[in-house]
Amino acid sequence: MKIAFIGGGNMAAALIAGLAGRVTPGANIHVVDPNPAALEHLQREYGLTTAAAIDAAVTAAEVIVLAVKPQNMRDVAATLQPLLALVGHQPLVVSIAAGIRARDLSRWLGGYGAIVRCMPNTPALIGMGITGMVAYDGVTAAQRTMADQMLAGVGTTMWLDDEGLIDAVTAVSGSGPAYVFYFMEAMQQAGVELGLTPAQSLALAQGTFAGAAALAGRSEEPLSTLRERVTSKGGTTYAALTSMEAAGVKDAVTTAVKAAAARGRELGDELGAQ
Ligand SMILES: NC(=O)C1=CN([C@@H]2O[C@H](COP(=O)(O)OP(=O)(O)OC[C@H]3O[C@@H](n4cnc5c(N)ncnc54)[C@H](O)[C@@H]3O)[C@@H](O)[C@H]2O)C=CC1
Ligand SMILES: O=C(O)[C@@H]1CCC=N1
Repeated sequence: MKIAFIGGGNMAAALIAGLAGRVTPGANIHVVDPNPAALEHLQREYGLTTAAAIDAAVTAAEVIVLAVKPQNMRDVAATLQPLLALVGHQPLVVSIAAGIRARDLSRWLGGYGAIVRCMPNTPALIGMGITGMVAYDGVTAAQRTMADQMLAGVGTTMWLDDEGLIDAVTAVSGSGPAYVFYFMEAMQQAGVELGLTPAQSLALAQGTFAGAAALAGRSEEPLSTLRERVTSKGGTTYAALTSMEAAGVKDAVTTAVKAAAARGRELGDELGAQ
């Protein structure tokens, strides 16, 4: 599979780390980014090809991943559109941008239909990402399989019928790793304030997230039951959870996740209106 990335920033680098040598050889990956610093590491690490601007190697690929900021998508599409119109085959365009709707991207690409909109996350870097995906009108069954193979190579895929739900995916799992790191940072800080070294406290916080997430993944029980099993009446967990409830932590988290989804919709409205 020949894959071209437009944008070689954080998320592209995470995807490439998971893809190179696993889904396709590094030499089959081409990355376009005007920032040489973004390309240098990728080139050295994976032996892929690079360019500072969109070139023929992009449209020669079977899959073109658009991995620029939402605000740059329209310009990128404007550059890509005449090149796509010239090639004989229809490469699959995969957008990972938050907010940008497939119909707007299709319009910017001159009515192009072979578009998969998806929302990956940075654990793709270690093959443990999770990606929500939706196929636009002109995607063939073979292209859908290809998109699935690509993203399944860096973790788990979840296809959705309703593109409107991608903002929810963005809010829960696209942005989600940041919430987890934020929570881990808070736990680490508390551990240090209680006398642990930063390294000890980080190892305990990280190990706890890894173990609890794996347990939740393997268990048939609801999360609330798993939580209750840790919580002895009148014990330490009870003290912590009572404090969290009093501080409104659960409400704050649900409100925050909904704010991320609202921002996704807002980006789609703002940028799609262009
Ligand atoms: N960072 C994350 O965890 C996730 C990001 N995304 C999406 O991925 C996209 C990229 O986000 P990040 O990687 O975090 O941003 P980033 O800022 O790290 O990377 C964007 C890259 O695009 C490059 N770029 C700008 N204009 C360009 C152009 N005309 N042609 C080629 N390259 C160009 C920049 O030089 C930069 O290296 C965004 O649309 C974001 O919504 C999606 C899921 C998760
Ligand atoms: O923060 C953002 O907008 C991107 C999309 C999901 C994760 N990072």
